[in-house]
Amino acid sequence: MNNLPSRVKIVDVGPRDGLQNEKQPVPAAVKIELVHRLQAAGLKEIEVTSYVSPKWVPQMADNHAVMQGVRRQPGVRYSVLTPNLKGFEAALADKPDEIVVFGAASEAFSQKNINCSIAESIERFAPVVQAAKAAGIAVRGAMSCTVGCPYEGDVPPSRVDYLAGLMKGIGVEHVGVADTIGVGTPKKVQAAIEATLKHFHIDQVSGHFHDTYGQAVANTLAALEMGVWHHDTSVAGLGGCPYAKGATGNVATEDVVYLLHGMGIETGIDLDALIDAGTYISEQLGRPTNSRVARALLAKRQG
Ligand SMILES: CC(C)(COP(=O)([O-])OP(=O)([O-])OC[C@H]1O[C@@H](n2cnc3c(N)ncnc32)[C@H](O)[C@@H]1OP(=O)([O-])[O-])[C@@H](O)C(=O)NCCC(=O)NCCSC(=O)C[C@@](C)(O)CC(=O)[O-]
Repeated sequence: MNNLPSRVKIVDVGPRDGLQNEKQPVPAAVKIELVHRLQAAGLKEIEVTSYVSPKWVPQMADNHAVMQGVRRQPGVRYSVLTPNLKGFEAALADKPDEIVVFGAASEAFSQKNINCSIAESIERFAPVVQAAKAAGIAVRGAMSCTVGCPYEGDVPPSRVDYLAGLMKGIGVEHVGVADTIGVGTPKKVQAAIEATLKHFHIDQVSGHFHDTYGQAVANTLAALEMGVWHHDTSVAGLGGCPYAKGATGNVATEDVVYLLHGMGIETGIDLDALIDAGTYISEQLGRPTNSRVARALLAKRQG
């Protein structure tokens, strides 16, 4: 484990990735409170919402209310998803610190998720990236289905190489390697990261692992071993993508923080406060947390 980083930056994607697929409406006030609790727990990067079609993803239709309602803390970066210029222009009014364009390594997922081919998606993202840079807003690219696709099955690293190259070509500054449906295992995830590293420096790459097959903590460790020190995680393990049926949430932030602190790696996050944030949103959704660490530590608290 020679390459293990000494600190890790976590982006909690719970308010966006975590809640986008909830069938029951989650009030904007609850999303705002979740963001407040995450920042109080020490999260310095929070993915708040997305500016996508409300017909496609109704749960994110309150993007403006949520962004306007957040009491911003200095030193915290608030990011939002923008698939096209229309989304970017709407987001601009709410002053995000970072925008995320999101493509896929599989053609079928690109079509289902954003209604266009990979090549067309890059054409749509290019002016968004340019406009964001002109406005002084950071740009991240999310790469879905880098190991497996719900429609095409296994996705080879060559597809990741192709997408990462396209992202780099339009000026994306940082990319997330996403296992959207949580089928990856450490070697496959490492191969996807390896393909990404042909185009991006290790400091510009994040891991984004869903936990459908219970592999997400192992995959996080596999990425850490390669030196990846940015990780997207979701409080209480919330989440799932509307266009990836059956896929469960991201790896729980609590589980990754426990892993990291246990290995002496700094995160700046207070695990107890984070567990309280996870308990809050789980209670609001009326179901138990998906975080194994939160469940264990809550049971311990209750004696
Ligand atoms: C991308 C589009 C908009 C293309 O959708 P489209 O239908 O191809 O777009 P269009 O340009 O033809 O417009 C159709 C309608 O959508 C409207 N529209 C067009 N753009 C916007 C916008 N930005 N915001 C609001 N409205 C918009 C537009 O105004 C029009 O409205 P109408 O005239 O019918 O009333 C659509 O496919 C969409 O919204 N998809 C949702 C994608 C999504 O949010 N997926 C989940 C997030 S990705 C994810 O979770 C994966 C990730 C990132 O976490 C990593 C991982 O784990 O893999």
